[in-house]
Amino acid sequence: MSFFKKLREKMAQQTNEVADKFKHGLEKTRTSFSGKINELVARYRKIDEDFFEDLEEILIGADVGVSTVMELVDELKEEVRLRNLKDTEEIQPVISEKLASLLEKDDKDTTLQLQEGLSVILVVGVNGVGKTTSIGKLAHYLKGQGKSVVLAAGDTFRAGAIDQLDVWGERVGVPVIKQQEGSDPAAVMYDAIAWARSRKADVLICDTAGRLQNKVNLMNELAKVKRVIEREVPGAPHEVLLVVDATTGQNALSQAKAFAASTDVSGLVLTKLDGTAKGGIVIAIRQELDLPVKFIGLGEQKDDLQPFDAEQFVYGLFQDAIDAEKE
Ligand SMILES: Nc1nc2c(ncn2[C@@H]2O[C@H](COP(=O)(O)OP(=O)(O)OP(=O)(O)O)[C@@H](O)[C@H]2O)c(=O)[nH]1
Repeated sequence: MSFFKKLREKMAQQTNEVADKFKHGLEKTRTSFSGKINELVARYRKIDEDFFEDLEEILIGADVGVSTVMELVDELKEEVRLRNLKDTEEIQPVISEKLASLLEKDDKDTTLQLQEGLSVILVVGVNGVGKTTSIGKLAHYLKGQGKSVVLAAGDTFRAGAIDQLDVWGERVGVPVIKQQEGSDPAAVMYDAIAWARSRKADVLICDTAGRLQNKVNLMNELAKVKRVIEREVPGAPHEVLLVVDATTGQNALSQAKAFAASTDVSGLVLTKLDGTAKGGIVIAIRQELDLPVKFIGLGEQKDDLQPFDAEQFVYGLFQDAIDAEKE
C-alpha cells in the first residue's frame, strides 16, 4: 500500500471535527510549504541536483532547521537511488513518509505518561507563549478522556496570572487551587496536592511563573516546586511539559534547548501553529532536541489543543496531494 493510501485510510477513521482542526490549524503552513513543493514538482518534472537544492531551500524556509534538512535530503537522495525514481511526482510520497518517520521515532512517546492514582503534570515556559491557555485546554482534553482534573495556580509572580487560570478553570469546569499573588509557589503545590488527593482526582496540572532559562533565581524556584511535588507524590512529576510558541520559529527551538538543558523536560506543547506558515519547526524540534512534541495548539478555543500525531500532521501538510493521488 502506498504511504498516501495508508494516510487516507487512517484519516477516514478520524472524526470530522479532529480532521477539521488539523486542516484549518495547518492551513498557513500547508499553503506555503506544500504549495511550494507542488510548484517545484511541477517545474522540474525530472529529479536532479537542482531539484534537491531548491527543495532544501523550501524546507529551510519552513523552519525545518539546516542540519535536519541536510539529513533529510541525503536520505531522500538515497531513497531515490534505491527505488530508481526519475519523476518528481514520485518523490512526494517519499518526502512525506520521511517526514512522518522523523517525527515518529517512537509513537508511544507522544502520549502523556499518566499513572493510576494521582498524576502530576508540571507546565513550564517563558511568558506569553500560551502557557495558561494551554493548561486550560489540556484540562479540557483530559476531562474529555474521563479524568478528573485539578489546576494549581503556581504562577504567583505575574499580576493577573491567577485570575487568568481561574477563568480557564471556570470555562472548562475544573477547580483551581490558588493562594494570593506573591505567595510561595511551592506552598501552592503542597495545598493543591493535598486537595487533589482528598478528592481522589486523577490529574493535577501545575502552572508555573514564566521564566527565562537564564534567570537563576527563578530556575531555583522551579527546582523547589519540583522537589515539593517529588516528595509529596511518588514518581511525580509524571510529565514536565515545556510550552513554546511556534510563531517564534528558531527562537522556540533555542528556548527549548536551553530549558531542556537545565530542567528535565519530558515533552513539548507547541502553541500557535495555526498562526505560522513555518510549521516545519515541529520537525526541527523533534530532530534537534530529541524531545517529543506531545500537543499542538491549533487555535484559541478550548478544544484547539490536539495530541500530536505525526501522520495526521503530515496529512495536514500534504492533504491536497494525498487526496489527489490516483489509486
Ligand atoms: N492562535 C492561537 N493562539 C493561542 C494559542 N495558544 C495560546 N494562544 C494565545 O496566546 C496568547 C498568550 O497566551 P497565554 O496563555 O496568556 O500565555 P502565557 O504563556 O500563559 O503567558 P504567561 O502567563 O505570561 O506566561 C493568548 O492570547 C492566547 O489566546 C494557539 O494555539 N493558537
